[in-house]
Amino acid sequence: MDARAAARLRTVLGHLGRLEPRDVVAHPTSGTVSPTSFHPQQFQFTLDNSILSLEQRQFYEENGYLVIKNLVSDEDIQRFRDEFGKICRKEVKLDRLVIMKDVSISKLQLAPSEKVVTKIQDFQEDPELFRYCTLPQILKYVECFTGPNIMAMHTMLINKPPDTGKKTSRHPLHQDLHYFPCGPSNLIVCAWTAMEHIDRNNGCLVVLPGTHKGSLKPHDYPKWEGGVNKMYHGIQDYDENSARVHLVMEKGDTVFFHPLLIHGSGRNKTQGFRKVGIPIAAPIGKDGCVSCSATPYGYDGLKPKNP
Ligand SMILES: CCCCCCCCCCCCCC(=O)SCCNC(=O)CCNC(=O)[C@H](O)C(C)(C)COP(=O)(O)OP(=O)(O)OC[C@H]1O[C@@H](n2cnc3c(N)ncnc32)[C@H](O)[C@@H]1OP(=O)(O)O
Ligand SMILES: Nc1ncnc2c1ncn2[C@@H]1O[C@H](COP(=O)(O)OP(=O)(O)OP(=O)(O)O)[C@@H](O)[C@H]1O
Ligand SMILES: O=C(O)CCC(=O)C(=O)O
Ligand SMILES: [Fe+2]
Ligand SMILES: [Mg+2]
Repeated sequence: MDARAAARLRTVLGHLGRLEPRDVVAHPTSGTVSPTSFHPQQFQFTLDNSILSLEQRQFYEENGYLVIKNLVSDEDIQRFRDEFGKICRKEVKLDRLVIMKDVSISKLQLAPSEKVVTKIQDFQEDPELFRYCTLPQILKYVECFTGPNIMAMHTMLINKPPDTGKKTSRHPLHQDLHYFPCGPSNLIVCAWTAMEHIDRNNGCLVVLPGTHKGSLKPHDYPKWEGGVNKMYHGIQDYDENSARVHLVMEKGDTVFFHPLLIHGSGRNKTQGFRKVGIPIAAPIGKDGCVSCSATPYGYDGLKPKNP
């Protein structure tokens, strides 16, 4: 990311009800210990503050993810659904939004509706959807990983369609860091909020616990017969025997996970469109994401809402 983009990004969350830095201290590797929560262990993947319990911190350190129940209200989720519907029907148009279709559904040439949009990306210019990235209860947890100067590096709303039989609704196992060569990786976190009940039937998030402690693996398109969606790369040398955990979540539950955690999602075997909202967050400033000089598909950051 160039200096101009970084400067623009810096302004963004300054306007957006950023959390008070009172409980947050320096990155734990600096050796600083928070007066509010002294834990004798050396933590590598979480920062010292009083938000996470010791048990929650230990869980994230060990597994690379943490589910927080009931974090986003039904009312907010309904508003995001309504706005998503308007975007799909082209009642709302955004210049920089990326609209993605499922490769097997795109061939059907259907009229614009929620049935043809698998995912939108880069919704930061839509004030209604961007509200999601600014919800205080989301930022509160994000801050446990990024520290107080938070930026949204990427935003998505996924509308996983019913599988057409070709298994193209799957998302291969991957690491998000493959898509953004930024760092330090331990200060980046992805938030994934279930916008309805999600389990293995409609293709829940699948994680390989503990893999955040490993390195970035080579990714490529999986050799799947029914087709693979553009940019849906997967890890090639994946060990089929490693334990997969299927995260069953209720509407409003949010899982926070590390960008090296290996994850994906299975087929949607229901007739519903499984919806989740995702921002990927990172810190800004000299300790943050400044190593990234180029991004994989031309993403150059958020625009300040109140310049
Ligand atoms: C600081 C860092 C920031 C960055 C952070 C990043 C974090 C990332 C985190 C993790 C990220 C996770 C990983 C990620 O998610 S990465 C995903 C990134 N997303 C993209 O790259 C989406 C870009 N989208 C597009 O390019 C278009 O929407 C495409 C080209 C896909 C469709 O174009 P359009 O809308 O105009 O469609 P059309 O109906 O006119 O069809 C045109 C042709 O395209 C075929 N087609 C249609 N759909 C697909 C498909 N899905 N897969 C393959 N092909 C497809 C279609 O059959 C037809 O082919 P043909 O019949 O002519 O042969
Ligand atoms: N043996 C495997 N090798 C490579 N990738 C796998 C393997 N098993 C699962 N995956 C990946 O993990 C994702 C989730 O797997 P999961 O088994 O939950 O989904 P599914 O096979 O579509 O559904 P189900 O097993 O519930 O019928 C899949 O979409 C696929 O990308
Ligand atoms: O919700 C899903 O299917 C997983 C999406 C995902 O991991 C991603 O887009 O990077
Ligand atoms: Fe991902
Ligand atoms: Mg399976």
